[in-house]
Amino acid sequence: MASRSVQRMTTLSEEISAKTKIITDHLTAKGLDAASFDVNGLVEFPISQDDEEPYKARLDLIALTKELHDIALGPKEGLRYLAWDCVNTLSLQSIWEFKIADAVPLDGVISYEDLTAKVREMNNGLNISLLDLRRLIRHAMTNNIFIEPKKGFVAHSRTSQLIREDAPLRNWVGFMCNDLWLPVANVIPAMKKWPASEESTETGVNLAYKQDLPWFDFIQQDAVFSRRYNLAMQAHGSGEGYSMQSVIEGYPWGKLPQDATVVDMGGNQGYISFAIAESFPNLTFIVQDTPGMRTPETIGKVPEHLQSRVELTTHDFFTPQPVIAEAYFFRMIFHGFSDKYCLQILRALIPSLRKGAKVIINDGALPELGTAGYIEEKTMRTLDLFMQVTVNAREREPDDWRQLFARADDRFKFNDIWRPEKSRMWFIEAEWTGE
Ligand SMILES: C[S@@+](CC[C@H](N)C(=O)[O-])C[C@H]1O[C@@H](n2cnc3c(N)ncnc32)[C@H](O)[C@@H]1O
Repeated sequence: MASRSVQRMTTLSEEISAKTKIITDHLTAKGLDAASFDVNGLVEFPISQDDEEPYKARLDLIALTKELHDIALGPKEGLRYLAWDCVNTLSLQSIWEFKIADAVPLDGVISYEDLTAKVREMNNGLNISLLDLRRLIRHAMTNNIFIEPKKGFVAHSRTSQLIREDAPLRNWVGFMCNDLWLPVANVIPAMKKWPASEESTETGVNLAYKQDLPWFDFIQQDAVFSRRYNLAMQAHGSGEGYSMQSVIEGYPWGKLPQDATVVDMGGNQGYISFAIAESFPNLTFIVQDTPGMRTPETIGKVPEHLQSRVELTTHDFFTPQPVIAEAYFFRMIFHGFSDKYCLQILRALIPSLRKGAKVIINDGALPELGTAGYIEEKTMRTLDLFMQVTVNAREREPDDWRQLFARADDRFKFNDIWRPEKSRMWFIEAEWTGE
């Protein structure tokens, strides 16, 4: 009888075959293509979350093929490869930095000689050698970036073409592979220099760039850097799972008391409050943010029919909350701060909290270990580490959220934490039990 490890390989390969069939049957039935690296291929599968079975089959396929791939390598070879994976960033960074995707023609091929000349020209005459360029590109090809259809000639793959065409994704590449490359390498030195720090000025970014500003102040000094960051965030936040709909449908807004006021804290220009207010006409919103967000022009952008129910105001959420309301809403705020500062934010609410008032958080959360699929687990664990790199903040597991409220004040009752269907963002609700 086959051993357990051998049996696992057989099971994986059978499941991979079954999941692939679900996907290909779905695509064939609908006359659709699969994603492909072919230059004319699809950049992503035309399968939405509404196509439940093939959607789930694809997520399973990613996890199963990863497991079988890793088993095929085995722990020893796998560890060796994992440890030198950082050169993936190196070859990708070179493509971004030297604008290599722009230098390769959209159609047809280019010789390494001509490509070297073109890349030099596009980089103010920088003397990049053909050999260096070629080895960087040939390494990138092992990641499906560019192809070499005949020896000595480079052409685009769909992936390299994306770097050329898709501005948010191109900026994502630059931001991750260039701007955060040294900060990542400086996280351990930062942990040694400032042990257990919760300060946003004691990070890998501070060490790498030899400066002592918090992240946002630092990037705002450089218009190019902050534009790249903003575009990169579009590539991240525009994906499935971050929709406005999941904010509206993911929380029982209708169950708040009739005519309740919701304070949207760090609510930016109010666009989330506008959307919730449209769907829940009994609710009133006070959107608080920093004074910099409140130019007369932005205040004027409250749609006329919502002006009686949505007000844009200023308030620093680290200072005592002046507005007594039925609910305080925080979207994408807490994951940007360490516990020390999240506790300050929660405690600053207390002067205005009345019995039954809700604190509603819509934010990232780390799934309980082993409960999420591979992609979600990996994505959230990766995000968690990047929060440390840039601001010494963190993503939180359900128990971390519970403890945060318990530490803030024992009059907070933790109600629930849940991830609405099709959403990457979670809801966390607590209630004030004091008077
Ligand atoms: C990541 S954005 C989230 C915006 C919005 N809640 C959303 O979901 O799109 C963080 C927001 O917090 C605001 N903010 C940062 N520090 C603040 C503070 N001390 N008091 C109030 N708002 C603050 C920022 O201006 C920004 O609008």
